[in-house]
Amino acid sequence: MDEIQIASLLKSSELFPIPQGLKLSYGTAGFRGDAKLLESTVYRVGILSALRSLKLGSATIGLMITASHNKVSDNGIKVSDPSGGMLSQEWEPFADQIANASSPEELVSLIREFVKKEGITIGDNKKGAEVWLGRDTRPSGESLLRAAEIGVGSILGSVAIDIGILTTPQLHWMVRAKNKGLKATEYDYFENLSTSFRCLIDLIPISGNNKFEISKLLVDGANGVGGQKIEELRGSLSNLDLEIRNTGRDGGVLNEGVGADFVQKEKVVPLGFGLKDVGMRCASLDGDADRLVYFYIPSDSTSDVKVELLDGDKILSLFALFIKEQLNILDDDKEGKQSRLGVVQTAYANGASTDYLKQLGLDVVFAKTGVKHLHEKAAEFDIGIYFEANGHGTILFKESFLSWLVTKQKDLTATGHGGSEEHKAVSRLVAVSNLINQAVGDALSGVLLVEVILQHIGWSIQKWNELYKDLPSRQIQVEVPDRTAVVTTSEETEALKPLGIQDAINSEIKKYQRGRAFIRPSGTEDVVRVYAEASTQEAADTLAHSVAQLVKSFLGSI
Ligand SMILES: CC(=O)N[C@H]1[C@@H](OP(=O)(O)O)O[C@H](CO)[C@@H](O)[C@@H]1O
Ligand SMILES: [Mg+2]
Repeated sequence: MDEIQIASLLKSSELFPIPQGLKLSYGTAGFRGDAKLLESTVYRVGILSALRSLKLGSATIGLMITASHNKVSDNGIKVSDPSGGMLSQEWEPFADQIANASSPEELVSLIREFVKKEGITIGDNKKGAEVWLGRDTRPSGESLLRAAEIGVGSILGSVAIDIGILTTPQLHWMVRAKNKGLKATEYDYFENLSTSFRCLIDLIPISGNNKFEISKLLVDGANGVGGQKIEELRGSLSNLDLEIRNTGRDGGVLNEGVGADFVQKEKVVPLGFGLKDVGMRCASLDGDADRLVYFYIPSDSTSDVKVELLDGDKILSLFALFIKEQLNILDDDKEGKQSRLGVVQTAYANGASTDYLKQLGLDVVFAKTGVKHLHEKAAEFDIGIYFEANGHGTILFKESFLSWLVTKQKDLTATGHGGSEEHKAVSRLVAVSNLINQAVGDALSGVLLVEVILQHIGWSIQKWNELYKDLPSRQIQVEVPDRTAVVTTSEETEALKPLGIQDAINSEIKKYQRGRAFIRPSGTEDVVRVYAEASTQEAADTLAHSVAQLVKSFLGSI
């Protein structure tokens, strides 16, 4: 790093002093916190992203300013790698270090050291770094975006491009497309969704299920960016009747009593929904539209709040069923290739969903909480489907498998088998790979895939819900003085520390039929999370509370 570069960093970092006492960690999904405290963090992540771009031959990097399902006064920042996936975990320690550097001098010295270690060259007249910046609808987004721009700009020769208000998955999709040399505007994103959706609709079998009447889908937009974007998309879709509520334009507050996180955790209807909607198919997005859950109000409902929830596990099961059906058609072809379909869940997956998926004959593997972990494991399969119970997930197609599908599709057409069942199955799989976001979980593409599959098999939401019955579960969180005192095994199902707590948890679990419980420190909030499952709701609740009690007695409570 030369003198001019150092001077540039020192000068810009003086604009963003770090708030006293601020201690941040990149965590499960980037930095998050009170928006008022985040300018220095976002500025520094701007620097990191420019360096990341340089390290990868000036590939485009994405920065998303969002705090997802958290309250509107919070904000956060996450980095998209050129593949559209999350920032490589190898760079997370550097992100932590620079976010917490206490002075401009310390910051510059950390950067110097890192640039040297990584062999990054700055400003040698070749193409500089390129960073695309997106943000959600939070009012703090605009000033944080400026901080990011200054951060990027302080690495000589770098450009930051503001691509506007977007959902998180849109940004990841656009970054991926850009680096693959494909058309990468927001318009292209919408066009891609509507074309592949249309293609899947056209491939719905004519006989049998075509009596299916398209019923209206009610969408809860969490008063955020997702509601607005799905409104934009609606115009280009046929065969879908959408009513969008909580778009944020009618005075509602982002994520307050609305959105996928609220509905999934509380199992109650979001604001704007009620008894008038009994039996209707409803979907809820989160604040940055990377999560999706479905729900309906049961017809025998006596209260106007309780919902039947169809969470990420149930969406995963529906997707798995559909994909498997298409693969079975191909596998009937003796020359067909034996494809590897796998599903990835976390410890939060409902036990009944895991039983169901295994009984379908699927390879079920477990990953740590956080989509970066699930994504990695799903990428090992020809087709890997991953979902967190909270509704974040997608379907990944291995490049080599996709090329095999595309070649097969062409061969079948060329040999006069264009109208065969096999050709249709291959075409459906190719269309799914285009529809469903290959970069990250995406509520918009998820809604479209759920809707077309339901039309394809002629199912109502109630019928879909009957795939299996969720075991009653309860999730709670405990505030403790130091959540890092909890250390778990790699699958997060057992606590290694504090010593003795796991034995105590095990003896609680033993008291319940189908009991299962675990604790882990949250990677996004200052809490320890408790999850419990058992054969009745009352039992799941009691188990969760007694485990929470153990957490308090081992760690102390606030
Ligand atoms: C139990 C739960 O839902 N945890 C969420 C939550 O992580 P925690 O590390 O549990 O705070 O936020 C993550 C980012 O959105 C998401 O990936 C994850 O699933
Ligand atoms: Mg989100």
